Amino acid sequence: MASPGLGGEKLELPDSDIWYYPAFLKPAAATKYFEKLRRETPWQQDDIKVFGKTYAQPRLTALYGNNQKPYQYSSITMHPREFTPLLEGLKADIEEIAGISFSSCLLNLYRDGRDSNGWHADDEKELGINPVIASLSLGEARSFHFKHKTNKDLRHRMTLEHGSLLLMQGTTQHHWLHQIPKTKRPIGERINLTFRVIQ
Ligand SMILES: O=C(O)CCC(=O)C(=O)O
Ligand SMILES: [Fe+2]
Repeated sequence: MASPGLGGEKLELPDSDIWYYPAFLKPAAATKYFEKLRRETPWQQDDIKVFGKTYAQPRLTALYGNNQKPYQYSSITMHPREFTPLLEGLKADIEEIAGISFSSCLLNLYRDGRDSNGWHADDEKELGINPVIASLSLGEARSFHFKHKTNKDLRHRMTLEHGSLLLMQGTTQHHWLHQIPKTKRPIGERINLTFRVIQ
């Protein structure tokens, strides 16, 4: 489990265990990773079904894993590709902070402010109970919102900076939803990597 080393800040939200490392990567390294991942990832856009209607998911994605296990969420089934050396390297560095080994990495590409990620918890059964999710942000800074599932007064907003790492663990996914909202501001691209254990 994460400790306060390496400039991490614990978010003071009840029913959660969330840590933010604003400068996990130096800006120049973060930019290098962004450019390489932007260029070399086989980005795909899946359709999602919401209340019987089909929409194009408002972002592009890719899944990597060290097993063949598919990952299912929002009516989408994704099959993993083999980790690249770049992703293996990032995974190893993030595992040092998280204190666990990840099996998988889901990448998201938000092309502009119209791309988003709606309210959800990462609570699919293949993630197990109390999943550890490590989320690396590259490129444009985006707003990230939390809301408690049952206590409507509990909300939190933060900005996920270029090169930052957000670690969600413990009971966080059980009690909280999160989202990347759309924005009307003209903004650039953002890549997000979420390292997970898919069982
Ligand atoms: O883009 C982000 O920071 C969040 C991604 C996310 O919540 C997810 O992929 O489950
Ligand atoms: Fe998520």
